[in-house]
Amino acid sequence: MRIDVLTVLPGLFDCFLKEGVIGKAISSGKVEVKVHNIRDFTTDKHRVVDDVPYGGGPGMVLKPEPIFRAYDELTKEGEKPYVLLTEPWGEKFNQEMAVELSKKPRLMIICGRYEGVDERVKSLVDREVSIGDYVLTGGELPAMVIMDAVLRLIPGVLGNLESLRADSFSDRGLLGYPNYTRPAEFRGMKVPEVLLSGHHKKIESWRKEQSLRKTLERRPEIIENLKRKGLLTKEELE
Ligand SMILES: N#Cc1c(-c2ccc3ccn(Cc4ccccn4)c3c2)n[nH]c1N
Repeated sequence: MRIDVLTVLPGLFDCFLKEGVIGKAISSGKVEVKVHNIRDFTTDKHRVVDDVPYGGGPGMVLKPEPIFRAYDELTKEGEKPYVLLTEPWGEKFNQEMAVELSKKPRLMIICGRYEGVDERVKSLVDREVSIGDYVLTGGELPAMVIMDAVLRLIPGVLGNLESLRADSFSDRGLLGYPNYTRPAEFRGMKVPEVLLSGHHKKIESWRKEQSLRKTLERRPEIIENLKRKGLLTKEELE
């Protein structure tokens, strides 16, 4: 997969693209992520990317020209990207969308700043996406959240064991099971016996029960949604 990111703050992505699972996936060539400074696609000597809003009002708006120039330049060759625009009021990002996006060969993520992008930029966009009902200062952190959730699903990025675990739980949006590690007792708090038993079938069923129970308690709508889609097995429904 290739992802092109358009932003006026490219430096925000430096650590994200160098460290951890995402950094390894990029350095090993499993995925390609290129961050482009929208300012590099301006033509004036002051490299202006924003302007005051028509009709008045607070703040500035990202101009359309530099973003269109970047899009035209970056799509001259190769497969056309599926274009995302991060927006406070976009479609809510979730695991289902992450799975869908992970199957695209190429993505482009346009990150707004200030009061957002000129409305005409949306003629380039396939999906306006929000990571939650709160307002951030720009679209870069949402872009990193989306990339993290999508790239971890690319085969080979997490390694087999992890991707197997992911398929059975988080890809259906179920909450995770409790994790423990040594010591077996810490300040009077013991690790559940089943996890020390070495009985893999019992451990797996305990973990599935914990995940379903936690999801039912905290996010009952996820269970209802899975029931409606027929994505819960008979045993899971019991
Ligand atoms: N995704 C997502 C987002 C954003 C987001 C995304 C892009 C931009 C571009 C500018 N701003 C600041 C802004 C916009 C509008 C009014 C005031 N302030 C953004 C915020 N906030 N919260 C989310 N879940």
